[in-house]
Amino acid sequence: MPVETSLTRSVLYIPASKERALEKARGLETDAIIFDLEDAVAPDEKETARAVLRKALTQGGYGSRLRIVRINGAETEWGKADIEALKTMDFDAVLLPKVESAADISNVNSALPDVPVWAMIETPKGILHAEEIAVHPALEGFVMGTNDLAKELRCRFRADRLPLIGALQSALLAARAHGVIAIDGVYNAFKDDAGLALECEQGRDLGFDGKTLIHPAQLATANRVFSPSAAEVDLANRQIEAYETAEAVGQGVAVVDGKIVENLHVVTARQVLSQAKAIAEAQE
Ligand SMILES: CC(C)(COP(=O)(O)OP(=O)(O)OC[C@H]1O[C@@H](n2cnc3c(N)ncnc32)[C@H](O)[C@@H]1OP(=O)(O)O)[C@@H](O)C(=O)NCCC(=O)NCCSC(=O)C[C@H](O)C(=O)O
Ligand SMILES: [Mg+2]
Repeated sequence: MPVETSLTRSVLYIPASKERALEKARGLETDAIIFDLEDAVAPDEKETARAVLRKALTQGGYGSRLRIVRINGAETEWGKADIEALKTMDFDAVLLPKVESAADISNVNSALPDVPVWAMIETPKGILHAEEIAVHPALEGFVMGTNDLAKELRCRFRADRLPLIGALQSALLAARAHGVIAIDGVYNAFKDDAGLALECEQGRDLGFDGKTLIHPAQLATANRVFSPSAAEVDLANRQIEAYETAEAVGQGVAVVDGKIVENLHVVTARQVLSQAKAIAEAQE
């Protein structure tokens, strides 16, 4: 489902059972929230978490932040009850864990027909079937589950994420081919700002639209890294101006800072300006 990119630089997980965190999120600078009913909620708390989440969503106060609810998988004892509960809650999208096929999306879509579906891509089959998942008409976003993926691949955690790069790129290819938002996985060491910054930079270099986060202390870094910098905005303006000047005299190519600028670079430059504008408007 091609979408207008709303801001998704920072996507904060909040365990749906934690009332204090749900309250705190109303004042946090996060672009989107994943209200989690899955891994962050203990089995004994699943029912309470649904009730606590319902109360928080009814009270509202989350402003323009995208409200995504992650449910338990259909194969678990909680999946069905989660979907039933969501039928009467106010939120923006449902996030399904461990998606491995388009049929997984169809099942949720038939139960919640008007709700955009997001997919956790976090298993080898999810990666291998990323395109058939991305092409589903109800599918709006991918969230990389790098912890589950590392577990399934039996790979080791490395600062450069070398063992995961192929999988991350496969998912991104599918997302970009079908106009789907793509959000990078979490950085577990939530007190390590320098490590988080490096991983955010890598995610942005790869092409992700933002990063999933587990703690409020991670928000500023993700928002900074996934925003166009002042230098990028300046370059975009100069590229557009140079290209338009060249075009006016019948040239198809301009040169800025010793590098060619063609029509395709202007498309990217306009995207940079449009994201910078959306960020400025969100801060007003
Ligand atoms: C990691 C935590 C357990 C740490 O919690 P805690 O020790 O309570 O942190 P602090 O004392 O530093 O908290 C300070 C204040 O911030 C609030 N807080 C903490 N976390 C959040 C949050 N995520 N959202 C909103 N607010 C939050 C606390 O309430 C404190 O507030 P105050 O009282 O005003 O001082 C904890 O951060 C946490 O539970 N994080 C979320 C963990 C989670 O959601 N995990 C599941 C998602 S990751 C995943 O599943 C990935 C994927 O599937 C994969 O496979 O990779
Ligand atoms: Mg997971």
